[in-house]
Amino acid sequence: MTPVLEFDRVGFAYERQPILSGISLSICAGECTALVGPNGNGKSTLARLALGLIQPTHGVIRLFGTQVHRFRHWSLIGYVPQQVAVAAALPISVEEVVRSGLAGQLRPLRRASSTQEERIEHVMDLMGLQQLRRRRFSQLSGGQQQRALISRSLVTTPRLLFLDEPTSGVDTEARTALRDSLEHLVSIEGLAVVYISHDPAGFEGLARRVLEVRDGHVRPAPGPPQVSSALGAVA
Ligand SMILES: Nc1ncnc2c1ncn2[C@@H]1O[C@H](COP(=O)(O)OP(=O)(O)OP(=O)(O)O)[C@@H](O)[C@H]1O
Repeated sequence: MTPVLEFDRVGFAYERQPILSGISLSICAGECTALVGPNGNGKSTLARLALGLIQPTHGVIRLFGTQVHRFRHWSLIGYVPQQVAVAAALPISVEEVVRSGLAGQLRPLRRASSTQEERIEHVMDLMGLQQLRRRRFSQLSGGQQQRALISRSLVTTPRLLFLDEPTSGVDTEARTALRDSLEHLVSIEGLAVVYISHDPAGFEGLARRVLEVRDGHVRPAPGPPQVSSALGAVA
């Protein structure tokens, strides 16, 4: 099966500052991979490279077998960055935030299709947002906002989802609920998740692999036994 995402000997530098070098990894459908590592070692950079937001200085990145600079099916990729600027002062409801995930797919003045409406309802059920759908986004707690933003990224039914610190400011109960929802998406819908976090409790039992980004390299994180097949798979 073609990997959802491949890095083949990828290097990256900001200006002349090397950040990543010789990164080879492969991510498949239906698995969650956690990326851990100290601040400033390149975890978010790795995500931005995979999303084509920045270009590698060396190597090749492929999404669904297509080099990232030629890839066009961006609705297959979800991304919830670490800090999301949603105009907090606007009177925008939770439901509107979630629906805005379809913005790239709807033509002007077109309504969502019945399939898209079903997807919106499914995602809001899964993420426990039905009770909150008419609430103003700005009035939600940090954890509730995070669920709305993740839901927004899920309405296009992506096959690969990047989550950057999804549990920052989230309590234990909400973290467990998020993990259960992601578990469903990974095991039932076959979603591939790249989960960037400093909070192992958020991905415990969910991530099949924990990779550490440190000193420009990606290696299996020290700790419990790893399934390390993602690394070097395309080298
Ligand atoms: N736009 C930029 N221009 C120059 N350097 C940058 C830029 N963005 C990030 N960096 C630098 O690249 C390095 C990697 O940053 P990155 O955000 O990928 O780290 P991270 O591992 O995700 O960190 P954290 O755990 O703090 O989120 C850091 O040294 C950072 O200062």
